[in-house]
Amino acid sequence: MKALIAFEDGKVFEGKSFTGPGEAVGEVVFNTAMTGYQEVLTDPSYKGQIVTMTYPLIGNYGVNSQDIESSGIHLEAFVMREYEAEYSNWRAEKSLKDYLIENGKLGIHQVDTRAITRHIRLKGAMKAVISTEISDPEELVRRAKEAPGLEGRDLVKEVTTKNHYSWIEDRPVEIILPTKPSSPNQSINNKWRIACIDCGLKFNQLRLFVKRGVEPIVFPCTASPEEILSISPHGCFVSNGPGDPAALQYIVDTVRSLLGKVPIFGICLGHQILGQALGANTYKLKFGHHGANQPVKDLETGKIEITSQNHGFAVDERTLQDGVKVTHVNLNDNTVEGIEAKDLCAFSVQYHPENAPGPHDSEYLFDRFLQKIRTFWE
Ligand SMILES: NC(=O)CC[C@H](N)C(=O)O
Repeated sequence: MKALIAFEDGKVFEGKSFTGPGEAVGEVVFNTAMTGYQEVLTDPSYKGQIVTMTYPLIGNYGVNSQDIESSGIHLEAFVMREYEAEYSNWRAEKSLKDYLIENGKLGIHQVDTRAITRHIRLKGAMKAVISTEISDPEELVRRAKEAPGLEGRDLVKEVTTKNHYSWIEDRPVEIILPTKPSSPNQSINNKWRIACIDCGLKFNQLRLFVKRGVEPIVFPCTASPEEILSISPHGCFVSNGPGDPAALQYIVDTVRSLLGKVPIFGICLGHQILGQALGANTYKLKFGHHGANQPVKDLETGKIEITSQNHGFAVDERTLQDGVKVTHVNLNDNTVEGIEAKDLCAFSVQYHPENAPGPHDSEYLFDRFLQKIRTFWE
């Protein structure tokens, strides 16, 4: 079934839908990861975005239930050069096509993804409309122009959890918060408790906390500082998430009022929120970083990590206040990849140390967080 991909600047690409008829609207980004399409699909940070994979063949290992990073697919449509219907993997339970259809998402292939990637690299990330229904390119371009962009949009409220939950036996389990605050020194079940502000978190973040013997307790993004402190957390984690970080003043205020009271660790959107809580601004990158092969330098150790990334905004280094230091930089474009406010025991990275998908080089940051918690409460 023929599909048109019309960009707001007038450029139109053609492809075929392998998931039946449909329409999608979003900002188009390209992802350079060679594997991990299932984790990309279920990363809530992709809400509002159409993702084009630069790797030319997608679908050949199917879909399984262990590699899901959230409750379902969040991106708006999935675009690729070639969809492989014949899948083969010992863990595969179904095809990518069936998974997309179940989640009501469009899968488009037979697309010149190299041309789309080049277009975005030259002109920047842009809004587009994909349709199998409307064949008039001008009508689609007009609709792409009118579509809402990411700037100024709070998409976090659409993906955050409604209930509190923990991660037990490799799945989310709803919990009731303890009514009587306990002291951080008497941890429940002798475990450290980490309050996780869910802006669109990925399950592997919780898995990596549990792997280290920590009890994560997940809060909706609207949780107040009092509610978070009511569990006497040993640390607070602020997750990744979709949309414009500058549209989330209420989470910035929450994090600001937790500063100094509890160690804080932020990932991606969580990093941009911490940056703002520490007085910095964020801005939109030309086409962002989306992939599993971004080189980052840890300025403390001098080591280079190959990292997993998915962001379109960044913290503006020029607006960092005294007491806040850049800890990591991106070696492709020198943008800020990590910050730390040592005196407040708060740090964050723009990339994804939970590595789902992606290399495991940065997992040490979870250990670094626990080390900081230990020192803080000693
Ligand atoms: N993965 C993320 O947390 C993305 C953060 C933010 N939405 C951005 O695009 O920059």
